[in-house]
Amino acid sequence: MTQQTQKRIAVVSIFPEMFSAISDFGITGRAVKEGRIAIRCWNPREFTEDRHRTVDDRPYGGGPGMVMLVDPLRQALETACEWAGEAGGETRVIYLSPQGRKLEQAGVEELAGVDNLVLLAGRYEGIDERVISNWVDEEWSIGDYVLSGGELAAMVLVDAVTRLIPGALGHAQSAQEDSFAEGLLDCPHYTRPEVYEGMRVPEVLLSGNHELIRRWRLKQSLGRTAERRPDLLEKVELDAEQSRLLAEILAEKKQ
Ligand SMILES: c1cc(-c2cnc[nH]2)ccn1
Repeated sequence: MTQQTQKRIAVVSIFPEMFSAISDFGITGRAVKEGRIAIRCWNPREFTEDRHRTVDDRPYGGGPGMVMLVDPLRQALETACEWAGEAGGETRVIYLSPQGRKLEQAGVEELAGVDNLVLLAGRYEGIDERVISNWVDEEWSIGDYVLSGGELAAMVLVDAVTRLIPGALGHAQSAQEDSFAEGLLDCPHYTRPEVYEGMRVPEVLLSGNHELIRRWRLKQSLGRTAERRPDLLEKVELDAEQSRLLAEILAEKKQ
């Protein structure tokens, strides 16, 4: 495989073992194996000097929970940046937090264009603000809910970005076909058997007529998006065919 450049993804987390979920399985696991991405973790505990390997402490001003200490995080980030930057190109340090910019497909495309990423996953109540103001470039959120840490959010980001790397999806499917790439929800999918407890697969999908199938799938995506996520539809500029198909399916749903 000719490889333009390998995207280096460094992770800073006190639970590095979690990241085997993306490095050892699926599309991301294959991308690692094929050398399209490299994932390497640094644990802030490795940068502590006390015998308890302390990475957190009580918050100034009082309040519940603990806050992650600045120095172990700073050292881990600097080491991670050094590795990530060895490959050359731009390296961007990202902190995953509910206070970040909402990650949507457009943002995934932006991050896919960055040569190397350093992902900081916090735990506890959060991290000392001085880490963010001095060593973080961007904060990103995967949604408006509080997780137990940034690790799962970091893995979501890596998965979505990796799918956009040329060749990562293999021959099966191009990212372009992903309905979200067109700003629409996905169409229904079926596989064997043709009939299951009396429930039939839509005839068009058995017709072998690829143009009819393409049109049916687009119509279904448009209808679903209108029904379930009208907010998405407002962001999409429909072409003549899409507008016609949407009108058709909305009329059919009214019958
Ligand atoms: C990114 C990170 C988080 C999060 C990190 N730590 C607690 N929640 C939530 C949503 N998106």
